Amino acid sequence: MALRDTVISALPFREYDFKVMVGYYILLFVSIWLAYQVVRAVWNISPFHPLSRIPGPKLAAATYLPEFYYDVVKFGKYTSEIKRMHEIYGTAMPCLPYFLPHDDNEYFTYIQTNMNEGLCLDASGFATADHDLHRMRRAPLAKFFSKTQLTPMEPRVQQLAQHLCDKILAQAGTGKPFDLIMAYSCFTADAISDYGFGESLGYLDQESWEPNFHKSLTMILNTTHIFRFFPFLNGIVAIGSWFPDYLPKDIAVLIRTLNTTIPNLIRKAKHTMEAGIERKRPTVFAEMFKSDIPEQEKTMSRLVGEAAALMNGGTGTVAWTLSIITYHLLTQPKVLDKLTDELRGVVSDPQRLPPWPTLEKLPYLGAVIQEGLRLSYGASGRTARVATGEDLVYSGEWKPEGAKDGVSLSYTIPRGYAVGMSAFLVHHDETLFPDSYEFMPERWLDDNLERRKEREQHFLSFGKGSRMCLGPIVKA
Ligand code: HEM
Repeated sequence: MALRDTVISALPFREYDFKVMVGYYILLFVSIWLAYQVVRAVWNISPFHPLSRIPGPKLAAATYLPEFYYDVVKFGKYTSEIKRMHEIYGTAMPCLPYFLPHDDNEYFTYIQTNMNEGLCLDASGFATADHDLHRMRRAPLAKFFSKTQLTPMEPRVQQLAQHLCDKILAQAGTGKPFDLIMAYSCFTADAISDYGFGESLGYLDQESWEPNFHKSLTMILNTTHIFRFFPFLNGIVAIGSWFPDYLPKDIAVLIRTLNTTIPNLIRKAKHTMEAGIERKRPTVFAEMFKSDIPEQEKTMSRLVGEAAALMNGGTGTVAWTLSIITYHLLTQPKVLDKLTDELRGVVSDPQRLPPWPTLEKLPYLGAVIQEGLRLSYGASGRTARVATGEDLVYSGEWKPEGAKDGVSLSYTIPRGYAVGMSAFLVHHDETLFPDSYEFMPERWLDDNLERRKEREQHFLSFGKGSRMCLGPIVKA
């Protein structure tokens, strides 16, 4: 009480005035903020706005309210709402925070190769917004996703796959149901940690399928809509990482993996490299230490960020795709039989899988994988890119529902405006993928069982351009 009186007596106004002043400043601040939002909203839909020529829903062009409502209140439904709006307004429309071309893939490729906006996971290349820094960070990692680098890893992947199958068969023998995505998550986390650090996390060796990354990743991904609107909450979550014992078990596993297990594996990779010990096959992080990237790019926090991006980006996505494929194969016996027949042509002993160069030549296997990837989307949200150096010209065609002829569209998007597109919207465009919700591997093959290249152009599960996923880039 005494301290409060001392502070108040030191102020140039009395206690009553103090409360009034605080209230006054809060009100003033809120009014200025509201006035600014109103002016901005009016500007966004005024005829002077650079995107005013493009037809679209006015509320979505003026404010973030629809995005907040559909993504935060209705939980991740804005992409579906955008799909509905595209049906009314056409293939392109201004919509805060992005201009959204719907399905013009050529446009997207161009945008992606020239843009410089990233996502989260702080210290990783994946999250690096600056175009040049991203390129510098991507280069040493990209090296590890060539065929030459990946081939020595193949026997280890086969060994882990066999371990996975044995464990699944044993589990099936007990008659107890289990969550398949957990099983796949153990496999992918073990394979990727082995490639990254030369050591598996040992999830497949556990008696059960848990713990693994899946539940904690899902919990974190479920909060992304909220964090986009309230980024300051990130700070509160960071504080939680000091007290993992008081957090839900799955989050605690992830935090311990990021704070303890991964840094220890990276340190070990560094020591092995410094001690001159040569491993049978190169590991990503030992090679990163050896590489000529600047020293500030080799700090522990940077490499932990990169490792987290690799583990998060590589484990959940592959496990999810494998689960989608398994579900469709088990619910469509004809597809499963066709695939089994094709595999029987090259597999004589299921305990000894043929090498990848043999498997990759199987057209139906390839088509099954591609269709599974299409229906698992990769990133189903709206990834944004910004052209900072030049204006962009969008040209497309749109056929309103019920109309006989299409309409040609041509719009200029000034530099600095974000452009977004979603794999979910493109993969469910019925003009590109008829019966788009059906699992039909045949759609990727022509009568000669050759890949239908024109359809592959609209395949977006790995993104496109300079920020596309590193996983599938398997050049020689
Ligand atoms: C089913 C498998 C996978 C899918 C569907 C997938 C999907 C994606 C998508 C959509 C992106 C963002 C692209 C963009 O912003 O345009 C991405 C980025 C990335 N992915 Fe994957 N991914 C998969 C597997 C993997 C694997 C196995 C790894 C590595 C072990 C990996 C490593 C990365 C990295 C490092 C990036 C960031 C690339 C950059 O910003 O330069 N991904 N992935």
